[in-house]
Amino acid sequence: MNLAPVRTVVLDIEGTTGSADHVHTVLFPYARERFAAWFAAHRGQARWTSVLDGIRAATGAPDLDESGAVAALHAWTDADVKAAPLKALQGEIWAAGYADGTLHGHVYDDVPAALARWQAAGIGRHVYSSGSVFAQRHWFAHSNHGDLTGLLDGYFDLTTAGPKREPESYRTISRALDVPPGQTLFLSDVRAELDAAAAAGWQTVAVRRPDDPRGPSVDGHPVLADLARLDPPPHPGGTTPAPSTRTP
Ligand SMILES: CSCCC(=O)C(=O)COP(=O)(O)O
Ligand SMILES: [Mg+2]
Repeated sequence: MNLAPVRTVVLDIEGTTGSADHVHTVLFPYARERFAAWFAAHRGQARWTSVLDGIRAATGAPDLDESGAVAALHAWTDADVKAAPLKALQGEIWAAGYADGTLHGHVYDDVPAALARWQAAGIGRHVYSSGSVFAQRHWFAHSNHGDLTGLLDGYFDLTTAGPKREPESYRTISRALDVPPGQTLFLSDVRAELDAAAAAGWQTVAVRRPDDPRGPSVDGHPVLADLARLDPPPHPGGTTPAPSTRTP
């Protein structure tokens, strides 16, 4: 694999750093079962109104009531729609599960060491997922490998960057990081995301885990089965994370 010097790596979560199966069989059902209870518990509060307004805007149904909102959340979950109001509420509900020890974030065994190697080499490490930034932080803070947030410089999601299959989202991240596109390496399991990043001028490596039913090849991108031997050449200028993306 022939990579040009890299200032920062940007990692997808589901299917790349963590198990897609865990997201779909543990996290998604956990939130799905609790949407109705969340609305009941927050009725009359400002957060209830803002969540309902977000769902009304995303569905184009200004008169949607609470039960209609729950139905929309269920439908989005079942179809794996990357809708920002769903992602925000999932993150909030998962946080309670992390806090009481019911949930953890699944991170593949090779990931913590890879992040530590890149950190030691002066390469930045950012996350870009459809999951909310709040959810991403909790995932890494409560991972099966312990709190990994110290290995990460920042996070991007649908609200701060945009949809993951749009080149403009990657341009937005490049501006926020103040890192030239060609000095940024994106890792993902989804070809459409890698294509969008490449269209924005980023370097790309596909990650296809051995248990991935889609198999080990991704047209147009080099592919790895894990991050164990991924050591991009560090750019001599290094990287300084932009303040807005730093882990608090
Ligand atoms: C901790 S974020 C949970 C993952 C998630 O909700 C999701 O939709 C996965 O999106 P990704 O962009 O990481 O594939
Ligand atoms: Mg993914």
